Amino acid sequence: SKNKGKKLPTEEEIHFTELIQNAIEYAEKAWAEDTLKKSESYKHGVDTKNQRSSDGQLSLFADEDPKGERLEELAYISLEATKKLERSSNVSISTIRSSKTWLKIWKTLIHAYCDKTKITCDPNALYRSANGSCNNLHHPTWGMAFTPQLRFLPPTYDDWIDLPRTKCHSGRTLPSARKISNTMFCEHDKLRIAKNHTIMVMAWGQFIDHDVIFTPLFKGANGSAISCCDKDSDQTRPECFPIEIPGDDPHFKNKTCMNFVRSTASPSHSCLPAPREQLNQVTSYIDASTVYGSSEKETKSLRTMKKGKLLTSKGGLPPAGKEKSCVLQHPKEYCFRAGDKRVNVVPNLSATHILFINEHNRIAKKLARLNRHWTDEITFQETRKIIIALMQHITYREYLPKTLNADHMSHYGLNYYPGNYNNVYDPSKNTGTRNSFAAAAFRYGHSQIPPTQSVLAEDHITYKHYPLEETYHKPFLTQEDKGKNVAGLLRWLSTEPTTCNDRVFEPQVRDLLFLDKKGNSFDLPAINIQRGRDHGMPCYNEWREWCNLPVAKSFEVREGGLVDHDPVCAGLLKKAYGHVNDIDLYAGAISEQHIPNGEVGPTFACIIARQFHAYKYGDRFWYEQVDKPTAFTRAQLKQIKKITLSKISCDNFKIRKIQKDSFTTISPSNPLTDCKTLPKLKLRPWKETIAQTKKKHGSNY
Ligand code: HEM
Ligand SMILES: [Ca+2]
Repeated sequence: SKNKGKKLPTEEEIHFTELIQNAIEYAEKAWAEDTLKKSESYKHGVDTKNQRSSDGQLSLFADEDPKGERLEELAYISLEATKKLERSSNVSISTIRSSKTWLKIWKTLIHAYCDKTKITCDPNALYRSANGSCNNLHHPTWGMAFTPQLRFLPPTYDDWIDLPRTKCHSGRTLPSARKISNTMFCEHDKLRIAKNHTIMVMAWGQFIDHDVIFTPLFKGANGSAISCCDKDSDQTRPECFPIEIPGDDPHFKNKTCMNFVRSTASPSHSCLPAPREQLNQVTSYIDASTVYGSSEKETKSLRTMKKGKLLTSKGGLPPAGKEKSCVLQHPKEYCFRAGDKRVNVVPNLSATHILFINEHNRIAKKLARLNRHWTDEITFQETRKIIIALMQHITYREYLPKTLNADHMSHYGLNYYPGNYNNVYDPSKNTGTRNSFAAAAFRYGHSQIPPTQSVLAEDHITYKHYPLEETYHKPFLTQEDKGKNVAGLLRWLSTEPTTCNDRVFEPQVRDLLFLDKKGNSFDLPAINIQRGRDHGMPCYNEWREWCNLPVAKSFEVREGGLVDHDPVCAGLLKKAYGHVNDIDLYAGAISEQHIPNGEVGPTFACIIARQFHAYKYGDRFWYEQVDKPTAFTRAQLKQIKKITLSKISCDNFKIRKIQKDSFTTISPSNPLTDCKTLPKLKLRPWKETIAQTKKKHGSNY
């Protein structure tokens, strides 16, 4: 069947072409039908646009960016087509992926539904891009916003492509996530306190988590919140995966269904036929994207464009955002806008945002005075570079050692070098946030959430407590008194001991997450389990194996069983799950006994350490490097390394006394001291002559 030079398609090729074409057409139809269904649900009032409701509050985690919407469609079509193709051809996707003929035709026909964003890098750029592109010059999309999350282990969907994991090894249906939560995550005795860590450990964890990961959820037509529990509506909506509430539920009476909207699918890596992946809509780098946003456009919208400063409202609070992005209770209140959309979720999070916006403006002001010839852009970028370095420094020097222990820190190369520099960049390492880290391991912090948000007065004695459930998405606490409470919040965060990380979750997050006026709310740890199933997360034992830890063959706590659990937790796991191979990663790992001197068990420690290794070694702009145009000078780095989170709190708020390490409770070895005694960031090393600036930025900078 060969003509001179020109190749006619073989019979096989014609057959494959037809199958793939049919599959894509089928997928296009399904997308159109689904879009119609969504608008019907909106028209009939099933999906609504009330951000004050608990569903509405969860939908603030949906994707909003047009870029995300476009990717959602691409992913939908290519996934549906993949599934259809598998069915109609009777060939598995792995076979399709390993056949040149199949792939060639797939690539040609699916082309219209691939993300064709072209990226050109400037290898000499002095600063990071806003969206994380071109950090890795060989792989410009590594760590970039709006790319698929990576995986340490392949997914285990029910159909191996995209249906959530719902089946046990026995073939029966897995127990409901809420039922597991009721069995394992509640304890009626008193609050459990971690003796020497402050709530700042929790608050910093959340702030950093938002820097590296934001998984978008589906949303309904016209930006409405999808409601998966409407009795009259179609139960087969592909965006839905509601959580069954057991009949004897201690909190949710007369309710059988907890809303749960699936994470959107992401186009696969390289647009090949592949199982479903989830998106990350923020940069994976620890690059203060919470402060500056994850796109050029966002960054611009947060700047004053004068003297390098960021926009603020009165009292140094963040600028106002969309009215519907939080829950307002008084005409004077407004929703905050920051680099990350989740800024309004809880006051402790808003407080860390506010702290770093203020630190940015404080430093920018000084740099602009020191270098009167600098443009707005240079002052902005140099300040941003310092802020990012401070975030990385605090995370690796102060935060991580409280979660992991010294062994893990050194084994995974996470230690901070007291010496000057550390050229660690390895271009073969991909920073990208891993699915298991985002959907499970780094949610360990949810167990540290305390039952209140509080303000501690300057006397370090007087507290004002607000029940946590009254503060979700409500900015009143940070805006009251012209922002004066922020100092009190920071004082509380760095003084009060934290709730310990274990299998117990406070009722404020387990029963009352996003409580609304109608009394509707969510269970956060149950959502975490369900999210793992939504993402096809492999089970606990599979992660044990991946981490080189003993795999459990029984629920006993001796060799061959759950060796890292105490008998009580092992018993609860047995009660919750029929078989050890069914244990969800989140439930199995959160209930492990901690590694010595750490705050997590060995399984989460392994995933968290591997991910933080990637954040450090995969970052070409890692703050500890020197002798490169993109790096700090040695004198500058020396200044950065002196700084602690405590000092930043002191420098921006009316805080006069604080202990040196604000992640550790006040004690004789970490006493309350005068802020003035803490080492100070001296900006002298940033002073440049005009000639030096010209040399760096070009003569008409
Ligand atoms: C009061 C504090 C907090 C609240 C109210 C909160 C609430 C939430 C909610 C509602 C989600 C989305 C759940 C879903 O639909 O799957 C989420 C995700 C997450 N949370 Fe928290 N959280 C808090 C603190 C923390 C802390 C302290 C950490 C870590 C130390 C943390 C880590 C995460 C991570 C890694 C995700 C996944 C993010 C993503 O993939 O988009 N959270 N949290
Ligand atoms: Ca980031």
